[in-house]
Amino acid sequence: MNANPEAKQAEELMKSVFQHDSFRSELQKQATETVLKGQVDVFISMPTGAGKSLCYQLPSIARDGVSIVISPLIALIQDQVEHLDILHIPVETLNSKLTPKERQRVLQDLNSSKPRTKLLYITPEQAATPTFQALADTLQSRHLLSYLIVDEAHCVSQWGHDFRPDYLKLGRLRKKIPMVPCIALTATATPHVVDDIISSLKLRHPVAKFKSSCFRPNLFYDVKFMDIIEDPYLNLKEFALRALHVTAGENIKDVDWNEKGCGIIYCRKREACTEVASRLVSKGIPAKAYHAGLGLGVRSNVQSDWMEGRVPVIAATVSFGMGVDKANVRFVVHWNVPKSMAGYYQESGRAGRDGQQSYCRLYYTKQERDTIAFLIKKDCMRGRSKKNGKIEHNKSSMESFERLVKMVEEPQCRHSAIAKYFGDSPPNCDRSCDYCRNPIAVEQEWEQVQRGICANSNPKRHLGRTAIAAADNDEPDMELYGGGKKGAKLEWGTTDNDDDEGKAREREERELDREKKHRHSMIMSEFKKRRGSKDITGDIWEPPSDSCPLRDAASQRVARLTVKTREHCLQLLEDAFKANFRCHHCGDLDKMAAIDYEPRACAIDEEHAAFKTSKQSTLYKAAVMRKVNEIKNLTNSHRLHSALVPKFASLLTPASQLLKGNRQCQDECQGQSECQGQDECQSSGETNHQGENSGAVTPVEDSSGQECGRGLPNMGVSPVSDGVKTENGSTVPRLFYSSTLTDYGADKADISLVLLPRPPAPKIKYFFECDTSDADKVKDQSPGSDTKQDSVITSGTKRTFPDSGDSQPENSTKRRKLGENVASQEKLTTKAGDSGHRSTAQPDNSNRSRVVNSHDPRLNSGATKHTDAELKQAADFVIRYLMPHYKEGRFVSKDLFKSTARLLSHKLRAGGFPPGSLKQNAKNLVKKLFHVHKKVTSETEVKAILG
Ligand SMILES: Nc1ncnc2c1ncn2[C@@H]1O[C@H](COP(=O)(O)OP(=O)(O)OP(=O)(O)O)[C@@H](O)[C@H]1O
Ligand SMILES: [Zn+2]
Repeated sequence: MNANPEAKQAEELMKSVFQHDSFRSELQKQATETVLKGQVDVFISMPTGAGKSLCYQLPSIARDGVSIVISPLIALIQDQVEHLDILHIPVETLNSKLTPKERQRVLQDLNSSKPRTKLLYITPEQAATPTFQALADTLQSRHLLSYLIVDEAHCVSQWGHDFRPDYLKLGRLRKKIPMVPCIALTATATPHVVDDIISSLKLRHPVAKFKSSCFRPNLFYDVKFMDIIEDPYLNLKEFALRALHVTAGENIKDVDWNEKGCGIIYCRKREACTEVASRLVSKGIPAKAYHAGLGLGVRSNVQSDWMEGRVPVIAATVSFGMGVDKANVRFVVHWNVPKSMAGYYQESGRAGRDGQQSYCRLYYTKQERDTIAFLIKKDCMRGRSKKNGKIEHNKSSMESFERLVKMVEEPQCRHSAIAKYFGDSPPNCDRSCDYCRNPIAVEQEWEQVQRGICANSNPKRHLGRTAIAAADNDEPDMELYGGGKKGAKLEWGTTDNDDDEGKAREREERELDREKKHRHSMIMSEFKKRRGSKDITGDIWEPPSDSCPLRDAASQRVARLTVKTREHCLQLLEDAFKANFRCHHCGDLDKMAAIDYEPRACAIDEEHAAFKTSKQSTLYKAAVMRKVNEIKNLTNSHRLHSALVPKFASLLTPASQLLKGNRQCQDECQGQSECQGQDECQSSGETNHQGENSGAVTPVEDSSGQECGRGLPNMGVSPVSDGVKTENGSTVPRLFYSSTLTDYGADKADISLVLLPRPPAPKIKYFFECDTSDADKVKDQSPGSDTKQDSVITSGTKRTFPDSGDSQPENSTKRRKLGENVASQEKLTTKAGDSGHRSTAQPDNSNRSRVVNSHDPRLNSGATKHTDAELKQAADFVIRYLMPHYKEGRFVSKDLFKSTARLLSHKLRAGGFPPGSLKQNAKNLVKKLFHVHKKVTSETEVKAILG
């Protein structure tokens, strides 16, 4: 009666063995039945999560004999084996990770007259071994081979994004067993890839093709431009919460993540994984990093935390996710630009496997685009030197990346762009992407980015698509079969996925280094050619724009040095400072009002210092490069640059607290011969032995409360314990001090002091020094008061400390004296050399003079009172709205920015504004200021506006 026995059998097995109620789609049903019939070779292309595995697993258990399944990664194979084990389906694998005993057991079964094994998973490398070839022969001769199944079949094509040279060898295997039905499966196949699969695997015609549209209507795609987002981490956090349906009223700690779902954030580099995860954690979202550098144990813990819903967000390199079958991934973020459209589709497709609404966001920057373009180009160039190669794979990498770039840079429906890439007709997106939802907004954002690019950068530095095109025209002679994108260096099938990723990453790092060197040598040769009239970029000196952030921007005192070059150098410094800054404070950066401002401010200072002290352009560049390298070295050795230290002064716990909690530290300090300043500082009461450029000079006390002046930085103490208990019971973070002042670069006055992580800090106090009247007001309250707080000011930075326990009046006096000294410097207008105690007088660093005084009377509890909650709140808003203007260079100096922030905040606190929120009033006030002035050049201007 049943016209289609395969259909019946398939349905029964689907229910009884696989425990599904029905086929997921008509396509899945038909494909499964066709495979089950076993009359033709089959090609199946369905999106991730569509249920491709069932199409071959079910027929494999239905037929007598063994099916050989080729899968690219051992990790993937293990997932499948585990899954089938649970379903009690006899499955085995042969790979390099098996013990000889296990291997023997598997082979024994397969060589038996009636093997128990139904599915045998192997890697393509394994398929090429003599052992396997012999096994295939014997199974074939005994008619025990059911199917040859090639999973992730796009790996066979050099047009695929994951080309695997060893997949090509499968053609030979196929030739050996021509009558065994071959099933090829993939989630991502362009028409070109489909052709390659069919021909390389020698599929018999007519091939039965089952290809569903790559359109996933439950995925909402959008693109965000990192450069125009004020706080990308905040943006990420908000996106994640929305995607996970966490409402404002919900306490994140109580959320059941198994119910809400989870998310993946893909990052290109390991550091980014760590940073993203810690940023999210600092914003209250449980997140963990996952990458090859973590070690197997950690990785597997992270993965199971995520899989089991203990941690909803994982920030991972692309090695994560292949074969991870989690249904309720509510979002996938690409924090960095993906390398190909195909990869992007595959990775983002890990969202919403359960068919529920999910979100895919791509954060895009032109800088990342250029880096990826460079890496792809390099891949091509490397292939050039190899013989017998073909260029298709590289062309495909370029094309795939170009298509991705095009999708973003020529705003269009994201789903359509993907569909077009895979040769599908445009789907009915129905507002399932940002473009279809609001095309005007998307176009405007892109225009905004473009304007930014045009205004701020030298087009010559943009490798982007130009770079790709150049490589394309060059037609490099690539070796693909022996060493395509991943094939040459990575032993696929013998390593696990993460190792591959790790190696690939190292290669990328090396490439980036080479890129930098290459750029540098190009710049230098250009410079040589143009010496005389033009600068390194080949441009004639042009006056600075209004928004130029450089100090003395219009000065032409250094011959052949242009504004553009200076801006470029400033950028290099800023990037280096940012990396240094982030390296230590990634967890809590967002809490700092100074987040964006400080690295830039330091960069402006350093650039200007180089400018002022150099007579020639080459010397200037050398000075900048020295500084950049110095900062990078510090970053690499996990130390914070001294220029940034004062920015965190409010976070520093008095050394006394640390010393109390750390005997080792005390001992070393006391026994430290280099602590020459100890006696001197005790008698003079001054701590700033380092001079103006010393960066932070923290008053250091030994256990008896005596100041040790510069002693601590010289203590030679390396990382001390991971947290020291303070008197109030809280844990003070780890502290690093550089052993000598000179151990990390040319600037002898640097002191590196790093604190990780930080105790909660009042963020806005950086910008507040009390004016004299305030100081007077509080003076009466502070000295001798039995307050449990010491306050420290650091050149415009005020902070409160737990009591150091110092009760010696002599020391208090000394410190007060120092406080007066500080007070005179607090104006921040002091010129280098003004202060007698400065040992060096390098120009123009006066505003970075860092003097820390724990007993400045102005800074005691009264002062703290002065910076009351209301003022702090006002200041928070002021800084928020002022910061973008500062970043655009609309203040002539950092000091003016600070004083403006202070004035505005006091004004706000004083009230007298039309009804409205504090936030709105702050916004209006800032607006008003810049409505009148394009650039703020003096405090008087600000006061005039404030009335
Ligand atoms: N008919 C079905 N009904 C319910 N669930 C199904 C059905 N078919 C497959 N699934 C489930 O869907 C999930 C995805 O299936 P599968 O792993 O086969 O997808 P895939 O297409 O191979 O994805 P990928 O390309 O990521 O490997 C699995 O958890 C599987 O158990
Ligand atoms: Zn759309």
